[in-house]
This record gives sequence, structure tokens and C-alpha cells, in this order.
Amino acid sequence: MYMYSASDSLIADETLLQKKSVKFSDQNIGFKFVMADTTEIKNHVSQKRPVLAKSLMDSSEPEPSSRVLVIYTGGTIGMKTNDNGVYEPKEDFLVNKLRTLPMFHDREYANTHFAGDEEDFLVMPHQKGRRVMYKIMEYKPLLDSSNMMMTDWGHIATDLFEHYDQFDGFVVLHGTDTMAYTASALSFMCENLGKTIILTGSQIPIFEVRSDGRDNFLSSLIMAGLYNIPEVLVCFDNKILRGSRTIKNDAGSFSAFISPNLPPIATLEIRIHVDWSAVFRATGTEKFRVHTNMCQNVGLLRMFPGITTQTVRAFLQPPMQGVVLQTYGAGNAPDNRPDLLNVLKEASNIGVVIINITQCTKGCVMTSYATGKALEDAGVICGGDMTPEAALTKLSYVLSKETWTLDKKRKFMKRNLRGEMTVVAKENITILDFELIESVARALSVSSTEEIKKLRDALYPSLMCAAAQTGDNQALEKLRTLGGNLSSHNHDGRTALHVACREGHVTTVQYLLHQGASVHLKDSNGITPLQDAVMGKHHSIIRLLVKTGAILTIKPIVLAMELCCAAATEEIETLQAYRAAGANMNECDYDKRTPLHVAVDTGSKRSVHFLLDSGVSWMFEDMFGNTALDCARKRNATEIIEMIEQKERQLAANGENGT
Ligand SMILES: NC(=O)C[C@H](N)C(=O)O
Repeated sequence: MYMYSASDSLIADETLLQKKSVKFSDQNIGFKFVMADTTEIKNHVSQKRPVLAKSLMDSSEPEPSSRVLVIYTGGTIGMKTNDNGVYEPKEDFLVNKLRTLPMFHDREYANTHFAGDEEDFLVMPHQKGRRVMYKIMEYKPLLDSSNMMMTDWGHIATDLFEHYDQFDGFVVLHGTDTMAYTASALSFMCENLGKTIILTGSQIPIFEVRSDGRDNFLSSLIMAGLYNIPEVLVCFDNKILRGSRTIKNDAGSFSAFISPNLPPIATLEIRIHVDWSAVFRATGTEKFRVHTNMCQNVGLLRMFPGITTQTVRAFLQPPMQGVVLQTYGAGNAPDNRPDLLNVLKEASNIGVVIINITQCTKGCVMTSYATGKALEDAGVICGGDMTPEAALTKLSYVLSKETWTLDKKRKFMKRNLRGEMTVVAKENITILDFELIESVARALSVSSTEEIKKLRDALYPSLMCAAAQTGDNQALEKLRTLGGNLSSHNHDGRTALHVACREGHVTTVQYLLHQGASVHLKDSNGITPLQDAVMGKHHSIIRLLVKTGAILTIKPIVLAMELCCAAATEEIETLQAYRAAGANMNECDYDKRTPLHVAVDTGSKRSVHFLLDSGVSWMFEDMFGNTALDCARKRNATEIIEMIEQKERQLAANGENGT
């Protein structure tokens, strides 16, 4: 395919070159550099414009790929037996071994296609026509998870934050012993999450003959790379569980984790099935951020018959700020022990936050018994069906919010923040309520619930895209209440958000973001909602998406081509749209020519003016050694030279320079 280069218009196009008479040579690169007439170049670039739209969708990589960051913290998965015959993590062992295994690294593909920073990446054989490229960040020292502290959660969260924009998804390799704690903690620490984070590990090291590690790791890479489930998840034994619902249940089984109060979010069998209706999505228009300073003055207290008041009092002593009380059955503690209840009440009165959860693996705290009601009266907060790990880490997170009042902290402990607790039973919606599906089902003689469900899954995404196209929020809301997933995509991978962004329906975009639609989803051509908004030049939507954390993901070279073309043809609105989307307006093309070079060479004064106003530099040298200012001088473009010099004077007056 033809790829545009801004300087093609000056150098490579024979028809233009041969007609010109003013010539000079650039000895360094051996090109015969011919000055073309500005209008002619402009026309030439305009003709090439349609090719650009296509090039935007093409990738210079041979196969579309997703990038996953693997944060390797330790655990059995990468361990080796030491001289004493016990398992121990070993530096660099995992990554070096993985490079030799074809399932984990397609060496031939990497040797042919990877260069520069990509050399650190491993690449999986392709899945569903896509490659998952992944990079392993190994922690030093690698830890058995029993040695992990709350500060280690902070390190992981910080690394997730720092690499959030560069990767499509994340895998955390972790020991199984405290994985449920880390997964729960990370789910609270990661605020406004829009990408998939999966924790996994194994019961037997990955390089032993019998190991669960290979499947767990491969499944996690596939899910993090190819599916957008914007949650912190645990992948184990072919199941994807919500991190904050998970507990380690079996020390000796490959099926070590369970999620007692919530079915798996996905199952990996012959087919991968994701229950999209169960996916928890952050709502609103705020960017991803992490909260790392967790409160350490929290504890878990398990009731047992005859527990003494002294034990409970000692446990609740300062500096304790929050306690998870594990009670019997549906949240009961003795109501014939006023001594005990008084201690709890006193602690609660002086500001200790006490949460009531059940000791049972499954089920939830209710106040249907007098024994449970007594605790509520003592100021103990109902923790619903939270796991001990989720309740403890939620408490640690909520208590560390320095700007929140105690009242707010108590309120937030009762709220479902990340899908960690069941607040209300799901409405019993039947898809047959929706007349359209019903009549289509009739016409197709479809009657079983399973078939109707499949029909709904096939029709809803298209209906949602159609509603988004006309900005029909009511229709979207109706589809949602009928059980539709607003982030589902049509045959082209396009979601309602893509469509609304392209069409410029700002209230629809707002509605979708508040319903948890992800700004990071790419359609089958790799286009994100932000790219759609840029193509539609919808400035308020661009601002809203950027505020929500969207970033431009198009390749720098493609961006350069777009900007150079817009600069050459004075499409100021396009330049404005890219600038608002956070594009680097100095991005240079194959010949290292910036949009300003092209604007100068095409005599596009409005573009020059806009670019200078956007703070671009006129001092970058292209491959031929010319800065944009050199180009203006060679062309004797006095007005443009004056514009640049004026900008230079303006910057100098402010103590800055234009380089
Ligand atoms: N299977 C494992 O990973 C157990 C190990 N002790 C750990 O938690 O790090």
C-alpha cells in the first residue's frame, strides 16, 4: 500500500520533480532535492488525502496486536527447588525459560518483526487473528506472597498507573497464598479502572512437568490482551473470578480459588464465555488513578463461643481504626453478653469502624435475628456478603481517605464500590418484555430461552449502535434496562460509544460514560472512541473523553501523516481536534518532517499560524538537515518568516525559546 510521506510531494514524485527548474543538491543523503511550486504540492497532497483515511486503519505491524504488561511479583509459578529441596523464587529464571517455549514466545515472529523497544517483548502465537505481545516487569526481590505487605500492594498499583496508557491490559503474577488479599486491595486502589487487570499464579511451578501455571498464565494473557473487562480479576483453573469476591479455598487443588457469592465472570472451556452482564464498570468521566496510602490500623476478629471481653477490648485498642468482625451464620453474635456488646459500642463511639461479615464461606449478613440486631444497635455496620479479604482491604482503603468525614467513611463501607458486595437482588427482567425481540423470535420460530438469549445478543449491539447514531438516549436506556450491555460491540467491533462520538452526540456520550462504557475499546480497525471524535471534529466530546482518560492510540507515524496532510490543506479544524486530543503537534513523518515543515512548504499560512500558536518548534531538522525556518527562507516566504520571528520575539520576552 502506498504510504504518504509529506516530503514525497517534494522528492519522490517524478511528475513533480521533472517539471521543476529550480534545483539544489543535498549531498548528505544523495537526493536531488527539487523545489516544487507550493500550490502544486498542495493539490498533490489533497489528492493523496483519501489514501490517508485508509492508512489510519492499517498498521505497519503485520498482524494486529495487543500489548500486555506482566508484573511478576513472585509466587510458586516461577519458583525452583533450591539446594535444601524447597521452592524458592529465582531471578530472571521465568522470563528466560518462557523465551524458549513456543506457546509463550513465537521467536521467529519476534525476530522478523520486532525492533527497538519491542525487543523486550515476548509474543504469543496468534489468537482470534490477533497477537498478544507482553513484557515482563520482574520485581526485586521476588516474593513468596506470604511475605507481602500492604506497601507491596502500593508498588503494584503505582506500576499499573505508570504504565496504564502504554498497555492494553495487565497481568500480575503472584503467589496464591495472599492473592485474594492483593486482588481485593487492588480493586479498591484502582479508581475509575477502564482496562483489564488479572492476577494469576500456580500451585506447581510453571516449568515442572505437571503444572497448572502454563494454562493459568496463557489464559490470563489472552483475557488481558483480547478482552476488555475493566476489573481486577483472578484467573485460576479456567475461570475468571472478580478479585474482590475471591478466596483461596484449597491449599492442594489446582482449583484453589472460589468466588462463593458470585458466579465466575468468564469461563475458559472450548469456547471462552464472558458473562458481560455481570461485568462491573466504573461510571463517570474521571481518569484512572490509584490510591496507594492504605490504612494499616485494621484487623480481622473472628468470634468464637466464650471469647472474653478482655480479648475483644485489647483488640479494639488504639491505634486500631477499623475491625472486620467475623460473626456466626447470617451475622449473629451473642445478645446475652452485654459486656461484649458494650465494648463494641464504646469502640464504635470513639470512631472505630466495625464491619460485620459472616464466618460462613457462602451467604450474607442479615438482621433477621435478635442476635444480629444487637450488633447493629451497638454501631456495627452490616458488611453484606463481602469476603474477609474484601472487607479488610475495603476498610483499609476507606479509612485512608483523609478528606472524608467519619460519617462518609461509614456510609461508603455500606456501599458497593467495585462489585465486592451484593446490594440489591437483580431485577427479574425477561427479555421477552421487549416487543421487537419477541416478534423477531416469533418470525424465526425461535422459542427456547437459550435461543432467544442468543438472538438478543446478536440484535442488541446493532440496536444500540443505531440508537447512538441518532442520539436516542431513551432507546439506549430501554435496551439497558432490558438487560443489554451498553459496551457490547457489533460485527465491526464498534460500540454505541464509538458511534455517538463519531456522530457528535454529546449527551449520549455523557450518558454512556455514566453507564460505564469504556473509552479504551478499539473497533476491529483499531479505532477508539477518541479517534472517532477527532475524525468527526467534535471538540466537546474530545474534551470529555480526554478528561475520562482516553488517549490517542494511533501510531506516531500515522498521526504525523494526518497532521502533515491537515497542515498542507489548511484543515485547521482537524488540527484543532488532534491538539485537543493530546496529539504531539511536532510529530514527524518518515523524512522527519513536522507538520510545520509541510505547512511552510505548502505556503499554508493559516496552518503555520495555528501550529506556532500550538507551541510547535521551528528548529527541528528534517532528514535533509532543514528546519521549518530554513524551508521558509529557501522559499523566500517573507510573511511566514515574519510569523516565526514574531513568535520567537514573543517567547524570548517570556524567557522561553522555540527549540
Ligand atoms: N502457590 C503459591 O504460590 C504459594 C506460595 N507460597 C505463595 O503464595 O507465594
